[in-house]
Amino acid sequence: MGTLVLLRHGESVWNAEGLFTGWVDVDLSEKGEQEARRGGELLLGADLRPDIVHTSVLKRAIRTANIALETADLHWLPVERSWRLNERHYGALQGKNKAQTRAEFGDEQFMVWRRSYDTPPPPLPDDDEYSQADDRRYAGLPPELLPRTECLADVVDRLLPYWYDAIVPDLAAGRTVLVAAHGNSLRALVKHLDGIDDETIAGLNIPTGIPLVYDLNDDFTPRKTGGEYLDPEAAKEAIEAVKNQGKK
Ligand SMILES: O=C(O)[C@@H](CO)OP(=O)(O)O
Repeated sequence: MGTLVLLRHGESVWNAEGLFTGWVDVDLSEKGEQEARRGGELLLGADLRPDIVHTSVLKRAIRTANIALETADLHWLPVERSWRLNERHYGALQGKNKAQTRAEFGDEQFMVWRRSYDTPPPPLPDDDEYSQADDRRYAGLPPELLPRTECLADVVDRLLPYWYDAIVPDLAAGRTVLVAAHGNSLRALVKHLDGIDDETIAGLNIPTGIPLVYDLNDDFTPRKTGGEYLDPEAAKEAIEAVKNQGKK
């Protein structure tokens, strides 16, 4: 029931520099803005008009949604935002260079931190320059919910309440729902939708700025496993690039 459109934000400044980002509120690069416009064009070209938008509270996702919707002449859509759609908190890796981290700790540890399902990186101290402990946007959260690091399993746990309580009701009303979020929060959602197991999810990567469309059955399972990218060729290439991040 309903159609779900997943959109990872366009390239951010730190994506371009090869840095772990997580909850750090980094803006889009110029290329990222272009990708967001292209995302809007792809929606238009496919005649896909979302009725409502859900975003994280990070500006790279918010701006991607704004730019895509502006391109599709849909500025006026209602929007809901939640920290539950945020990128995975990358703990002590936030702000670190991916290639340097790989060289320092080795391929195996790098991949465990980056893609294992249940091993988080070490926590980020509250006095670190890239900590969100004092960020006003999370001031209303019960302190125990504010992460200092997360693995993908933690993201699934904090994302699913939002899926069931905020997104599913929109889908149940027959709406086309756009979710603008992040590589790892969308991996968590896709894992849930497609029933991907804890090992296989390590190999799944989401490209920036290319809408991924799921038509859903009445029980909110996908009609087609994996959904459909609106530009499958570009998605293939971009997925490879995400996979290879951290290689020199
Ligand atoms: O740095 C991050 O926050 C994420 C997404 O950009 O990176 P990765 O793909 O390495 O999990």
